[in-house]
Amino acid sequence: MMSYRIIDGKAIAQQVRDELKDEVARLKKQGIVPGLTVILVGNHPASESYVRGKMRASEEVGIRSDLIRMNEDISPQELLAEVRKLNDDPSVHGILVQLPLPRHIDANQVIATISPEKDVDGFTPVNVGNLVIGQDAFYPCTPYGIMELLKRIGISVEGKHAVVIGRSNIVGKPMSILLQRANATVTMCHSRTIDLPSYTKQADILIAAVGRAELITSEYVKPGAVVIDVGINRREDGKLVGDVLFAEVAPHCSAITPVPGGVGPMTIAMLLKNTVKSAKMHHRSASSNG
Ligand SMILES: Nc1nc2c(c(=O)[nH]1)N[C@@H](CN(C=O)c1ccc(C(=O)N[C@@H](CCC(=O)O)C(=O)O)cc1)CN2
Repeated sequence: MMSYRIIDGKAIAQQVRDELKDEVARLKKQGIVPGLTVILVGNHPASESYVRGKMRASEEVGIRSDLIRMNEDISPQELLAEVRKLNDDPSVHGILVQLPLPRHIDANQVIATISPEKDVDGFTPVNVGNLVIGQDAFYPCTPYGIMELLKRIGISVEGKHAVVIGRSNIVGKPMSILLQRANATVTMCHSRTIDLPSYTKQADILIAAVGRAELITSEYVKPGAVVIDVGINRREDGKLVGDVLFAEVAPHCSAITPVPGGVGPMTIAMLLKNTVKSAKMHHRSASSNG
């Protein structure tokens, strides 16, 4: 049994939002009002709740936010037309299409249609490419939030062995690149990895983005590791849990994120940070063009 730190993502996200609130107030004095537009297709309850969180947080920091709701059976062409319209609207600095989309819509095509300069989710091929080659980019909000959490509690990843479980475009892949850019040695594991614990037990920093409730038990964790739980799973008894069996794993760690209240709130805080960054970039390029 070690003494461990529970990483309070809720409190750190609040710090980030407080800083952004001050920054937005300064921008407004210069006549810049950051604007975010969220497109929600259908009415999936979890997506509804995440989008509500995004709108509420935007309002709190002073970002103008608009929600465009579309029916579940909308055609891909109608959705693409809406995205193009927002690309051309100078009052919109951030465009976000809430995922997942209904199966008849090709999410990659929709994402690729978002202007990279307004892609505050960091999902477009241009932003992903810039992330990989080490250029400035909008970073995907969940991995960006994890890097910010680690930084703000003083955990350096440099030289450490980070193991990422999960290879999604939203979390696993960009996470591995951000860690590598911060000089960690990174191992990526996924659903086809044979003998997962043999890898995870080597991790100084373990990022669990598997999507399976409480899969990660103490057998997967090296004593003293930092464990970041990205999972959000609803158990049969209705309880919200992560990918990590918290009560068992926590005493083996030096630090661990809880679910809820760990990574999730940071995802939304970093979306706001990206939106403010975009507003500043648009203002700068508008000023230099005339
Ligand atoms: N366009 C996008 N779609 C999706 C993203 C994304 O970054 N961009 N990520 C996820 C969902 N997501 C944001 O959209 C998200 C998930 C969870 C949370 C959060 O704050 N979770 C809370 C618990 C919430 C609950 O009670 O259900 C927590 O962990 O404390 C925020 C955002 C998929 N889609």
